[in-house]
Amino acid sequence: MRFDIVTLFPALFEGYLGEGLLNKAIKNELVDIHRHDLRDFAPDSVHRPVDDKPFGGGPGMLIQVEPTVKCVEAVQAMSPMPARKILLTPGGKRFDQRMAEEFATDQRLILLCGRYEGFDQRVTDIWQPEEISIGDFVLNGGEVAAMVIIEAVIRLIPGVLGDQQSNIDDSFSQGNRLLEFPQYTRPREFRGHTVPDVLTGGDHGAIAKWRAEQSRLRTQARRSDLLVESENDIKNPNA
Ligand SMILES: Nc1c(O)cccc1[N+](=O)[O-]
Repeated sequence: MRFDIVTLFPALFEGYLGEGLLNKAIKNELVDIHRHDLRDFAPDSVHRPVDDKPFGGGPGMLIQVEPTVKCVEAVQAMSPMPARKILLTPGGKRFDQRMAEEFATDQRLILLCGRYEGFDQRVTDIWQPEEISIGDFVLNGGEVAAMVIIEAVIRLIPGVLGDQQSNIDDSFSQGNRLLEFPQYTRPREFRGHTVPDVLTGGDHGAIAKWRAEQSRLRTQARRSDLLVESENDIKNPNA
């Protein structure tokens, strides 16, 4: 799977690309990541500005339409692979595991990261990306959001996770819309806190039952909205 990241700060991805799961996936040629500096498409190649004041006044600066559209069109043309076009923005549709599962079926994602007050509206009018948000909070730009999407998606690519089963058991993973149950490992007792007996009794049926109940209780306490979603999924599996 190919990812093209369009950003004003390509260096922000250095550490992220060089470590852990993503780095292993790149080395195993399961994932191919390309970074593109929006400033390379600035009209003025000396100072390379790509932002300007908003018409009609208002705070901050906007990223201009010309360098942006020229950049994303050039990136798109770098490969014949069909690409899903994504703009990371606080005003976008909320990213979730279902989206991650959908994106993981694509050959290529182009991720356009905003900065300042965002982009000239004509970027979306012309390039027509899907506008995606990772949450209702203010970031300095879309780069962290791009990392979140890349991380959630690459975990779903066959061969990236050593143990695909852990993907299935995770909270929110396909078919599992509930929060994960509490997990324990050695020692059995620490400062008076002991591992629930059911987990060390060897009765797999009882363990599965306990875990399902713990997931339901945890979801009810923290994310009752997911319980509603899960019940709807059961009632309308093809929805
Ligand atoms: N929330 C936010 C932002 O403040 C700036 C760029 C992108 C996002 N987002 O994807 O959620």
